[in-house]
Amino acid sequence: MVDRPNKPSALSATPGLPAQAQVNITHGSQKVTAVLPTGESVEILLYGATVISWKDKKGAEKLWLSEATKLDGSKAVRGGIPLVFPVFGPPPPNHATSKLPQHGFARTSRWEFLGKSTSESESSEGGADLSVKLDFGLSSASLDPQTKALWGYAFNLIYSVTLGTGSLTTSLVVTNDDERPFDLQVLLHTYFRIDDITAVTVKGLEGASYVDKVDAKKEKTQSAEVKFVGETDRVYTPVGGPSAPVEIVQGGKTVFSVVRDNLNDVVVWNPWSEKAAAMGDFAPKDGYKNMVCVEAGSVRGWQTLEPGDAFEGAQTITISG
Ligand SMILES: O=P(O)(O)OC[C@H]1O[C@H](O)[C@H](O)[C@@H](O)[C@@H]1O
Repeated sequence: MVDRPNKPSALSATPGLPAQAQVNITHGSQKVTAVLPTGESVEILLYGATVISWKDKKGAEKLWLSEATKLDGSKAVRGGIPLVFPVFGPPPPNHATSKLPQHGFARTSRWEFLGKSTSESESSEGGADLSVKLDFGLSSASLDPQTKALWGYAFNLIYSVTLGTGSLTTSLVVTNDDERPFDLQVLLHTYFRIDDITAVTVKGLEGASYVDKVDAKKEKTQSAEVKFVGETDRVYTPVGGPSAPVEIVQGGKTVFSVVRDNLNDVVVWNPWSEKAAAMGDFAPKDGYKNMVCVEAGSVRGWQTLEPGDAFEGAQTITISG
């Protein structure tokens, strides 16, 4: 069932569900928050439709967010899940995206909250698990004129954030409303919160080819699990395809598992000490020890979207620890 908010600051409940099984949605002028009856919560800033918090049922934060990040719409959020569209990294010269800033405009545009829908599924313990999907929209019609001047295509984006018991799904649908085809790249730039980067490995990329952005963009092949001993910035195309999980392992135990849908690439990034020191919005400065970005996307090459066509890509993150 879809419940569209008709006034800001509405605290909405889902008709038909018992009081103890309600999902609480708070829709303010700056962000939308959802809390499941089991205690899990998610917070999305309308600026960038950036997920800035995801907590498990014990209230433990799963995403890393810089203490120095701006949340006032003056700069892309440093942490959480910024959304990269329509270009990843610095745009190439002589391309339709050339005038855009690094990572495009989705993360720096104000999105509209379109509404929520809840669904129930059978839990592993036999009871009912409730999940809530929050939809956000951004289109060329609502884009600010300065951005429109940099990339003039007619488009529509629907970004859905689904909070479940022990999982978070983020999914983007891009529709080409223009009369011309356009090229796009998409990336769900997730900053995972971890205890200690030196005790973390990323599993599921073994055998994958990757571009090493800290070694002259050389093409390499991953031989074993990824370990972190310094600045890491790599674009992988995992061999098992999107449905094979990429896992963040800490002290030998899987803490997050990421399964992708229609997103062939995975960026792995940790800025380490020097790059973290150079970023004005990165704090604390040793915070790089507590974060790793494992980013599901389609960024090696371009997806060309024909007029009227849609592209959909998603990730589901499961907490395993
Ligand atoms: O500083 P930002 O524009 O947010 O980019 C942060 C990082 O995003 C990705 O992970 C890229 O692979 C990195 O090269 C980049 O440094």
